Amino acid sequence: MASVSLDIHYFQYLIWFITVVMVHSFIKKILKPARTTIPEPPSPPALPFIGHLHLVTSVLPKSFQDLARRYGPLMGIRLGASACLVVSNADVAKEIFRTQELNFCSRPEFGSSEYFIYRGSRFVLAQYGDYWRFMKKLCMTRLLAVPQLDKFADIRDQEKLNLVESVMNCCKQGKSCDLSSEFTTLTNNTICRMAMSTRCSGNDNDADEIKELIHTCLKLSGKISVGDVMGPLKVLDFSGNGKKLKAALLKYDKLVERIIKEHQEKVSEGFDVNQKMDLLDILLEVYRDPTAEIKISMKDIKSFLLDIFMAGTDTSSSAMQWAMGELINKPKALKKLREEIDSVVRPDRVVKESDIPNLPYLRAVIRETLRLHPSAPLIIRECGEDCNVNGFLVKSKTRVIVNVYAVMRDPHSWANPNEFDPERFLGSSDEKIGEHQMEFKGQNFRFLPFGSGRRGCPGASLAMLVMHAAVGSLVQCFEWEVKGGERVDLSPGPGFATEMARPLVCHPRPRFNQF
Ligand code: HEM
Repeated sequence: MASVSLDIHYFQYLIWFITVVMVHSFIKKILKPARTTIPEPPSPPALPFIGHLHLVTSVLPKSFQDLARRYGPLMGIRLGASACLVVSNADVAKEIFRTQELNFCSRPEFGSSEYFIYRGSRFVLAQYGDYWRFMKKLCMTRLLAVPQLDKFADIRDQEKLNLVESVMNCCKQGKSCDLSSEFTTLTNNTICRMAMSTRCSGNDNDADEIKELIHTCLKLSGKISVGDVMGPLKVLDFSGNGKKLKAALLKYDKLVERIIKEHQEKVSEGFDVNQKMDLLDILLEVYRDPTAEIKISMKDIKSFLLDIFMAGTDTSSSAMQWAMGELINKPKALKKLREEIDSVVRPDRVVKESDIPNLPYLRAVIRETLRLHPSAPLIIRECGEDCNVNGFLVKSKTRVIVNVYAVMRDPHSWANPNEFDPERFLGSSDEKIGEHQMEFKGQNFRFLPFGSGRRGCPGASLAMLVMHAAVGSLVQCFEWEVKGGERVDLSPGPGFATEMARPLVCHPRPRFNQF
């Protein structure tokens, strides 16, 4: 008898429990209609396992641009195991970079991060938080701020003259000139000297060794990022690239460790206050500062320097190659630029950074180059919390790629978008971007070569100084053509960056000889 009444009680309790659960989930559904009614962004039909891999070619920004024409400015793409949303016009870019900026201020971990011996210290890939904020403030107020850049104007001038001299030597020896290699040497030497005065080491080969190591790291990181499509299987490192990357990083670590030691010894011997502080001196000062908001470690310093090399060398050198390639193919633009330079700069000296404000056509050429050939065409961010972008649901932790290559070739924003036409940036044009630095730092969402907002590129001013002076000098000092007067092959190469598919090998002839 007792057991029957227990069963009845148990049964009543069960019904009561199920009713409560159902009512609760019903109320929850009613109270949260918005969350489930927002659609997810459109996406091309996917195949099992490979997702949309069959729809893309090796030139990713171009493939994404083609797909966006059919699936819209915010679309979902899955390459194997790697899923993301791709943004392809100025309006949606503005949502990500300005309207909902704080929700898209972090970057996801991707590609090669597990092989990075400085994992956890990487500034470029840091989550939006105290460490990133502290380092970014340091970049903007000291390391890459205008007064610090001004202190190194002489070094940049010397390195630019070394470039002109090296091209002149090619002419004298009747050799062809590989501009991709010349520009890489220029940017590496410039950044090496500004970052850690290789002169301090007393060893002239340091800059060369760093150049090689950075080249290896960039190449391997690119290959490993493509391996993201393998998902968790990528840890098996079938290609062995992970191991090679780690080895290159360990070599870099050893080299920088020595340079840091030399900088520290310089301080203990009494730092001459009249001597210029390089970036490493400033970082070590912050490291020693007991009152600093954040205590940075040696690992943070090494990692930051690596980030500066990786983010700042190939980007600028690739843009300069594109500029020269476009100019060689457009003799009218080349002639106009040379005439402008000849009218402003006397032939007994080479273009200097201080000439840039007087050379509007040179500025237009560099802007037009960055519009057509952005060195970082796919900007990666991560969504913080679920949100609504352009009427679509974007879930927390989603990787968002802003395809600035597509944004800056969008026919709704630009007339003849695929044409190299520097005139569009001159005074009377409707398409002109304002002269204020903020414009090229991404306050105009049609023109985003350096990204935008808090997370935008902190090296933009430095890159612009180096690129204007170098391209201006080469146009001033030499006649340019490629073998047999052919056109330069302007096809983009594979991968995430849009470098030239083939190195730019030219046959320059001197216009006059300063050397
Ligand atoms: C033509 C040359 C360059 C281009 C086109 C370029 C472009 C970019 C872009 C698009 C981003 C991502 C911005 C975003 O997420 O909104 C970026 C980030 C960055 N760039 Fe550059 N960059 C160039 C040169 C440089 C130079 C010379 C340096 C330093 C010496 C540098 C250092 C960095 C760093 C540290 C970041 C990461 C910023 C962060 O995550 O907060 N870049 N760059």
